[in-house]
This record gives sequence, C-alpha cells and structure tokens, in this order.
Amino acid sequence: MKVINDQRTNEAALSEYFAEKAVKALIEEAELTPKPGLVDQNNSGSHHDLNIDLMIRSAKSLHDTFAEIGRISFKRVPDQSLREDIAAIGRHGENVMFQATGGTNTHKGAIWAMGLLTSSAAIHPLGTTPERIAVTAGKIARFADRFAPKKATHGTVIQQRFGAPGARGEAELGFPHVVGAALPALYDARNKGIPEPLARIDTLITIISRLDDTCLLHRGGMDALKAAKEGAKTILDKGGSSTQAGWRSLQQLDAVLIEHNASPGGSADLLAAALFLDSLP
Ligand SMILES: CC(C)(COP(=O)(O)OP(=O)(O)OC[C@H]1O[C@@H](n2cnc3c(N)ncnc32)[C@H](O[C@H]2O[C@H](COP(=O)(O)OP(=O)(O)OP(=O)(O)O)[C@@H](O)[C@H]2O)[C@@H]1O)[C@@H](O)C(=O)NCCC(=O)NCCS
Ligand SMILES: Nc1ncnc2[nH]cnc12
Repeated sequence: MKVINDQRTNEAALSEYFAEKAVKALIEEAELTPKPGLVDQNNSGSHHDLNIDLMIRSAKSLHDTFAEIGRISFKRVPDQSLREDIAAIGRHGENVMFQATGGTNTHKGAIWAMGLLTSSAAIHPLGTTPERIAVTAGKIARFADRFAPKKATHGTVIQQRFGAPGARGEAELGFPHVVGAALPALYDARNKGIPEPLARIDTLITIISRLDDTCLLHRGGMDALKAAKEGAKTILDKGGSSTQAGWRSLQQLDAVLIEHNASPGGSADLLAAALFLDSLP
C-alpha cells in the first residue's frame, strides 16, 4: 500500500513539475523581446487583439491542462486510448484559454505541441533525451483523433490551399523543427558564447527561416511566408541577432511582417516547445 501511495505522490509531483516547466516556457517565449510580428514586451506585433499581459494570463491558465495530461500519461504506452484521453483534456484546455483571454486565440498551437510533449515526457523516465520524447509525442499524434469536431479550421483550409502540413504534420513527424532546427540552433549559439536572450532570438529566427507556418499563410498568403523566411535567412546570414547588421535586419523583418499583418505564431509555439524540452533534466 505504501508503495502505491508513494507512486501516486511521485506521479502528482512529476506532473506538477512538467506543468510548471511548460507554463514557464510559454511565459519565457512571450517575454522574449524583440520578436518579429509577434507579441513581446515592446509591442503586440501584428496582433490587434493581443498583448503581453494576455499572453501571460493565457499561459498561466494552462497549468492544470498540462498537469492533467502528465498525470493521465504516467506508465501508459502511446495508443489510441491515450490519444483520445489527452485530446479531451487538450480541447478542454482550449476552452480554458478562450475563457482566460475573452475569446482570443493565444496558444492553440502551443496547447497541442506542449500537450503531446508533456504526455510523452510523463511516459518516459526523467532524463530521457529531447529527441526520444519528440519521437514518442509524434507516435501519439499519429493515432486518429476520432472525436475531433468536423469543422474547417485555419489549418485545414491552408492545408487544402497550399499543401502545408501545419501543426498536425509537425507533430506527426516528431517535431522536426524543434529537434532538428531549434535545439541545435540554441546549443550552437550557447557554444559560441552568445548571451541567452539573443541565443533564443536566433533560435526563433532559425525556426522562422525553415517552417511553413500556417499562421503566416493564413494571414498573408505565400507572400508573407516568403517574406518571413527570406528575412529570417538574411538575419542568420549576417551572423544573427548578436551582430549589428543582424540586429538591423531583425528590426526590418519586424516592420515587414507588421506591414503584411503577418505573424509567425506557429514558430513561436515551437520555440516554447524547444525551451520546454531544454528545461527538462
Ligand atoms: C491538430 C490541431 C493543431 C488542430 O489542427 P488545425 O490544423 O485544425 O489547427 P489550427 O486551427 O490551424 O491551429 C493550429 C495552430 O498551430 C500553430 N501552427 C501553425 N503552423 C504551425 C506549424 N507549421 N507547426 C507547428 N505549429 C503551427 C498556430 O498557432 C499559433 O498561431 C495562433 C494564431 O493562429 P491563427 O488561429 O491562425 O490566427 P488568428 O490570429 O487566431 O487568426 P484570426 O482569426 O484572428 O484571423 C496562436 O494561437 C499560436 O498558438 C496555429 O494556429 C490541434 O489543435 C487539435 O486537434 N487539438 C485537439 C485537441 C488535441 O488533440 N490535443 C492533444 C494534445 S493537447
Ligand atoms: N508571442 C506570440 N505572439 C503572437 N502569437 C503567439 N502565439 C504564440 N506565441 C505568440
């Protein structure tokens, strides 16, 4: 009996731990400044219905969603039943987010990515590599979402129009832009001695330079996606945000995206996912 109680205490403590790390990553992403086209501490980028306080309130409102996903995932295997359990919690989390923000979409993509990664982190022992956690999260995502509402979303419309795999595809492939782009960029910048905030900005810019972000496509079509990718590549070609030329190009990209009313919201979510994985032991 004592063993069972200990195990439950352990699971409760660990799911609390994962939820705290997930919320912290979302807040750190929101507070990171400057970010092109996105909400940060300087401005609301291309978002007229968002601001930094709302982003932080939204992030905090998701604590219980991530804790519940972690708790329900312990000692499970990735299967249809786990997929459906966390889908129900994730959908409830979306409603909680909309209540916290008065109906504005702040973190839909983040709930999805972070929910899957939290579930996977809870399946594996502490100390599992980010790559392994991402592979298992992808496995969970590939089970069918049989109870998903059958209505068109920005993502489904954009997939039909442009063929972009979007948030769903990114997860099903095991988060290639998190483990194959963001984390290597973050480690590389740290190895070069670049200060942490600039290392994180360069990580975001690396994601923007490679991701087909459906948030950009939905708001500004192929022109906005192209402008974002090219602008991000220019910053990286100039040595990143820690160089004077790179910093100037970063400010130019911010202005270009605001002019297009375009926002790399999916890239921001994947930066938060990378910060979450990076924060685990
Ligand atoms: C599988 C789901 C993600 C649903 O898929 P769907 O394709 O239907 O989703 P969308 O409604 O399009 O939302 C997906 C959000 O993911 C982010 N994103 C975009 N591109 C990518 C990418 N390539 N890789 C990863 N992530 C990506 C993006 O989120 C951010 O932008 C948001 C604002 O975007 P948007 O709504 O388009 O713009 P608005 O400003 O709201 O538009 P206006 O109406 O104002 O014009 C912001 O929230 C960021 O987070 C996409 O928006 C999944 O959600 C799902 O099925 N969930 C069900 C529950 C579940 O199964 N959960 C399991 C684990 S919890
Ligand atoms: N900082 C941010 N600004 C706008 N949309 C976002 N989605 C996730 N993070 C965001």
